[in-house]
Amino acid sequence: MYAIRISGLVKRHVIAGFDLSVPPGALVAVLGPPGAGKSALVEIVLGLTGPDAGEVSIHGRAPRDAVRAGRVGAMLQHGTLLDDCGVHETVAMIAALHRSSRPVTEALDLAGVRALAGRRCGTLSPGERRQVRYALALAGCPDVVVLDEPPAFEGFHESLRVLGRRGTAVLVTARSLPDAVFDRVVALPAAAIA
Ligand SMILES: Nc1ncnc2c1ncn2[C@@H]1O[C@H](COP(=O)(O)OP(=O)(O)OP(=O)(O)O)[C@@H](O)[C@H]1O
Repeated sequence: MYAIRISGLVKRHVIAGFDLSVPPGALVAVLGPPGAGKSALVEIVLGLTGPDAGEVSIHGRAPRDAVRAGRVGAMLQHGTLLDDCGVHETVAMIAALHRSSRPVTEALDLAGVRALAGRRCGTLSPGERRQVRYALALAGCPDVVVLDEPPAFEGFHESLRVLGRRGTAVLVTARSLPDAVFDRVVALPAAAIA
């Protein structure tokens, strides 16, 4: 069974028909220019909005059900952290909301923020905040990870390889990316009228 399966996806004025099957453990990048619908695609994959046509499933389930079951970790393009919370505390808090979770230190290591564990989120740079949000996406030990615009840090590709080796499927959207780490790189064409 595919980790993520998208077939005949249409979002009017944004996505004019898109198919993608991501097996467990696969690392897949979806690239497209600004406005191509990458964030719209991510929102549909996460069940935050519905498509106008087509189907999306995560391990055979409706996206919303898979998300509710804690099987999906996501980093949206925009997100916020509680400025007064510490980094470790923030990741621990999110991990505690999941039925099964990854050790906090492992999530911090994968996201390259172990050294920031004792800092208050309010003191972090924008790039560091993105890395902490990446740690939050991994905190629940999901078997599908969706990243809308990945964080930029040295260990990012290695963290993807670790996830892939453990059977986690990763879908990353971006305007451009070095493709060496990905099993597949797929283009999302500039927005077409659907
Ligand atoms: N709330 C909204 N109302 C109307 N149109 C919207 C809304 N949100 C997004 N759009 C439009 O949908 C299209 C796709 O937007 P989306 O944010 O998915 O693109 P993107 O590929 O993620 O772009 P970027 O690389 O700039 O983040 C764009 O034409 C955008 O203007």
